[in-house]
Amino acid sequence: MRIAVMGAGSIGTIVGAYLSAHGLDVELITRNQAHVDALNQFGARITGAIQWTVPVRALTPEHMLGTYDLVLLLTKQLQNREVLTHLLGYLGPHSIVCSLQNGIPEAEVAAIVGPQRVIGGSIEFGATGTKPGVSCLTTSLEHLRQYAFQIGELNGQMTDRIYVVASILAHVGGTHISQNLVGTKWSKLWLNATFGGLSAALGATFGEVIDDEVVIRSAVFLSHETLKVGHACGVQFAPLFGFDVGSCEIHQMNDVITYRDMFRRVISPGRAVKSSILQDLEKNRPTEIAYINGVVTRLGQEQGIPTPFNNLVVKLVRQAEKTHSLPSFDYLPYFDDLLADASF
Ligand SMILES: NC(=O)C1=CN([C@@H]2O[C@H](COP(=O)(O)OP(=O)(O)OC[C@H]3O[C@@H](n4cnc5c(N)ncnc54)[C@H](OP(=O)(O)O)[C@@H]3O)[C@@H](O)[C@H]2O)C=CC1
Ligand SMILES: CC(C)(CO)C(=O)C(=O)O
Repeated sequence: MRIAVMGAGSIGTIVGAYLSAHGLDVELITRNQAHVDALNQFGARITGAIQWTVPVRALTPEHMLGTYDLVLLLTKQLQNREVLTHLLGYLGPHSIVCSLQNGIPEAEVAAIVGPQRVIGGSIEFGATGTKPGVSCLTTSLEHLRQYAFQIGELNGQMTDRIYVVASILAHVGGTHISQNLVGTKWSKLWLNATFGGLSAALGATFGEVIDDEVVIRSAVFLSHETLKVGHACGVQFAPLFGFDVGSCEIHQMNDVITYRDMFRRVISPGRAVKSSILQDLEKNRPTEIAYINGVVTRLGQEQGIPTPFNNLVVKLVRQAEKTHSLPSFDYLPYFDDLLADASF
């Protein structure tokens, strides 16, 4: 089976390294020439939770040839139209495109490459590209082994191909098949909007987010808003890391303390994680904020559900994008002000 890791950046470098190390026929594709050169010359180097260098085959999109049986889509959603249109020339009738991006891109991916080719999934570990050829695994190895991916068919069926793709991704880490892909993608959206959003809006690691009392309480409200909007849209949130995300709506003030303590426990294996939105701000690039907290604010508006914490995250990240500045804990008072008036 010919496999393409389309978008070999922070996550794709690690995925490509594991698949290459297991002898699979895999190509790591990125437009980033310096990264391609370093990967081919020195191998894919993983740092952080594991120190490992693996010989890989890397190329830029212009050098793609033939058809791929499986494409792991790991570019950012911002580039989907361009990337998927290019990809069309390298897909056969039975090629599978597995969209592993954050947010809920599957409808757009299916519209371009054809719904019959698409399966979806979520990534449940973190990575930070540090320099060409190198990616830091920011989640513990133990977590990766247990919870790396959830994947599923758009219609939830247990097909032969979903087992095949799951067995391939299992070379990277724990891979679970979901029969509720919408719920799986929304549970990941919950993680991104809550902890990824705060990491981006305050320039912080997940460890810094859970350690601060104002920030962790803000996380409980961000979580509440995302769940309320999701539930109003008919979403049944799937378990994430074996944790029942969907039950964390706030119903009484005591719940804030209960969920604060619960979130600290659930998030602690990812203390070193820096959200991919923050990584893009640090690289002075546009972020996926519109596809993450932006989804919650947009659908919240449609459903008549106020989302002040998500609105603030979007505003701070947008401001950082526009002014080419990096957010910091200096923005904490904005969250403190919201907490003073927070309702549920
Ligand atoms: N990083 C993380 O911890 C996590 C990320 N995710 C999700 O996974 C996906 C990938 O994220 P991440 O690895 O952080 O992203 P990166 O930006 O690190 O990697 C994307 C790669 O795709 C390349 N690329 C961009 N445009 C094109 C193009 N047109 N053709 C070919 N290659 C292209 C980029 O090159 P260049 O460097 O030039 O931009 C880069 O090498 C995102 O949807 C993200 O939300 C999910 C879980 C965790
Ligand atoms: C690291 C993680 C898992 C959570 O925010 C992520 O998905 C991201 O930052 O893109």
